[in-house]
Parts: sequence; C-alpha cells; structure tokens
Amino acid sequence: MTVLELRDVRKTYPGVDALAGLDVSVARGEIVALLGPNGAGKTTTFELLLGLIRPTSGDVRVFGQEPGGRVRTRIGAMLQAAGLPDQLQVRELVRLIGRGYPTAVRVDEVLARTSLTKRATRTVKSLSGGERQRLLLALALVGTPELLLLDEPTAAMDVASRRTFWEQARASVADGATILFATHDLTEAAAVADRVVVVAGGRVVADTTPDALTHHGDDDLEEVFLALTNESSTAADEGDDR
Ligand SMILES: Nc1ncnc2c1ncn2[C@@H]1O[C@H](COP(=O)(O)OP(=O)(O)OP(=O)(O)O)[C@@H](O)[C@H]1O
Repeated sequence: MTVLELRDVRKTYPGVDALAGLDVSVARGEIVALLGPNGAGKTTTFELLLGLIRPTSGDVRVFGQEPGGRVRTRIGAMLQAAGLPDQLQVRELVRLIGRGYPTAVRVDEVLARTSLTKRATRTVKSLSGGERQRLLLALALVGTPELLLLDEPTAAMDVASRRTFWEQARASVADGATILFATHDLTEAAAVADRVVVVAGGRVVADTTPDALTHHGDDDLEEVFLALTNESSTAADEGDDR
C-alpha cells in the first residue's frame, strides 16, 4: 500500500524553484531517508505532505488523500522550525497535543519512551537542545501516527539519544508505521533506512537502497553523494543567475 506519493511536483517561490518536478513514493512499513544538500527541497517536501503549503503544480497524496484536514491526524511530524510554547511543562504540552488525536498514547508512556520522565515537570524553555528534540519526538509519537515525517530529527542529539531515538522509531514501524526522514548524516541514513532518496535542485537524482548506492560498499558514500548532487546544484545555481 502506498502511504505517500508526490508526482511531478513543482513548488515555485519568486526567483526560486524549491521543487522542480519531484517524484517520490513511499510504501507502508518503509523507512526512507531523504538526502540532499542545503536548499535541495527537503523541508518543502515535508511542508507539502503536511498540507502547510500547496504545490504550484503536480500531485501530492497522503493515504490517497489531499494533505491537510483529517489525514493530518494520521501523521506525526518533527519539523526543523517547530516553535514550542516555552512556558508550558513538558507533560502539559504532550497531553495537550495528544488531545488533538483520536487515538493518543498515554502521556507517561510517551515520556518514558522518549526518556523524558525525569523532565516531565520542567518547562519547555529549560530543556537542552537534545532534550527539546526528544520532546519533539514525544509530540510526534503521542497520536499513534501511521506516518512519521521527520526533518533532521537527530540533529543536536548525543550518541545515546540517537540510539534510543531510532529504537523508538523502529518500534513504531514494527507497529505498522512508515517513516520518511531527512538527514545530512549519510552514515545514519545508510544504517537506518531501507531506501534513500537523494534530492538536488528540487528533483530526485537517486532512489535506491543504501547498499546499491555504494555498489555494495565498494564506493565511499560521501563521494557518491557529492557526485550525485554536485551536477544538479551547479545547474540550479546557473539557473539562478539568469
Ligand atoms: N517560503 C519560502 N520563500 C522563498 N523561498 C523559499 C521558501 N521556502 C523555501 N524556499 C527556498 O526553496 C529552496 C528549498 O528549500 P528547503 O527548505 O526545502 O531546502 P532543504 O533541502 O530543506 O534545505 P536544508 O538542508 O538547508 O534544510 C531553497 O532555495 C529555499 O531558499
């Protein structure tokens, strides 16, 4: 079953083609990494899937429906620029967000799963960068999501937190969820994802397994990534100058 699909999607801002004909499809139970240099269009893709913005042209479907509206309650999301109410306590915020979903997990369970039990009565403002990321994961998980959209979810996390993070994310997949995540950490992508989609200049330049991308480990992942994305970023930069 296809969980999400973008077909020939363009998103144009004045002077910028954020997406220039993007084709991505993710099936149920997959963990897919979205890789790409700064400005490649990763965050724009998440915003479209959440219905926060609309495509200039092309088709975006989530669970076969237009993004936004009721389908939003089937998605848990971690976005880079997520603003949080700083004065609320961690537990209060998780409870509040859980109320917006038809099938919320118990607050204490979510806090335990994200190692935030000891921070439950702290204000959001007082959290460290990594703790804040864990809180964002707790908010993404509280609605028992069928789809997790995670934009650079482990940025700012230490090694132990990253490990716990992916254990929790995988547990959600074992329960039937699907994950699309963006990262700049190629090693993490290769270790975690079933499939990597490399985006550059608003288009997909590779869509394959981590193993196939490196020809079964024969090639250096970083070199492959740079070779794939350099050509397209150069083309996009030239386009900007016209
Ligand atoms: N609201 C906006 N107005 C104008 N340009 C935008 C807007 N949002 C995104 N862009 C532009 O669209 C392009 C794609 O941006 P996007 O944030 O999707 O990239 P990204 O792959 O997430 O990058 P990063 O790795 O830096 O987070 C960039 O050139 C960006 O400047």
